[in-house]
Amino acid sequence: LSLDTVREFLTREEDTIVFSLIERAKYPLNTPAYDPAAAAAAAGHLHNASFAEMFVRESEAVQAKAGRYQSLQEIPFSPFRVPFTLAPPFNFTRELYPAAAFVNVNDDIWSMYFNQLLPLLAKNGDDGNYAATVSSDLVCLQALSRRINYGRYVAEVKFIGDQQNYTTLIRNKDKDALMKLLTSEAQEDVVKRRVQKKAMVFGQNVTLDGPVETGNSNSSQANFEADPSLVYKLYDQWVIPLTKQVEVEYLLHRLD
Ligand SMILES: C=C(O[C@@H]1C=C(C(=O)O)C=C[C@H]1O)C(=O)O
Repeated sequence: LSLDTVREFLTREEDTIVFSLIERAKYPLNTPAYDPAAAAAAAGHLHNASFAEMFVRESEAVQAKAGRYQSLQEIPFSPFRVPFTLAPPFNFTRELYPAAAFVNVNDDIWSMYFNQLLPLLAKNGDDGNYAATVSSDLVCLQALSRRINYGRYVAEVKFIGDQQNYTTLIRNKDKDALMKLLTSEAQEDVVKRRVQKKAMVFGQNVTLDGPVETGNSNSSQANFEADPSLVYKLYDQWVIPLTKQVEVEYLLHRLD
């Protein structure tokens, strides 16, 4: 692991995130899928989970059984880990410090996604395609979770690269100074502008006539599948701050 390789991983995850948002934006909001009362009406008895929650829980149970969470890069939203796997065994390299590897912000990602991002991403409406809709929600959640919780790997690399300074701040439990030391504003700016551009490039209408549109021709007329300024905002307000929160929390446990 080096800073270059972890940044390459984050860059590749951007593609996955932007595509997953484009897929979710195909469907309208479909609010009954997120309403526990609607799930209760469907089941004919009381339910405190929405259809989306039940779908995620059941899907993750299958994926846990299939070994998805044997890789520390993947963290489920449901608080369980199925102890056995149907998949062929594989010895994953353990790059993370074991006492800090558990750190994750999936609860924050969950509420950010459903309460803040989704209402801005999907258009109002209900077309009844609930299973396809929440299935695309799960893909978005998994991509965001993998990216944001990868902050553990970023923090490990930064710690190894500057052990003396990090050790002092960790011993003092100085969160603010840790945050400052691990922050690169120049890098954040590159990331935000790149994801905005990816939303333009991946989300354009491709036709056979004329040249390939670059997206910057007349953006007021452009009709992208996921709003590039929303993707910028997603990274600026949520993805990057949460990644840094993961980095700080990982570091606080790096000497346990
Ligand atoms: C992930 C890193 O750490 C911080 C978080 C960033 C991000 O989430 O994209 C970018 C720069 C840093 O402020 C990094 O340095 O690459």
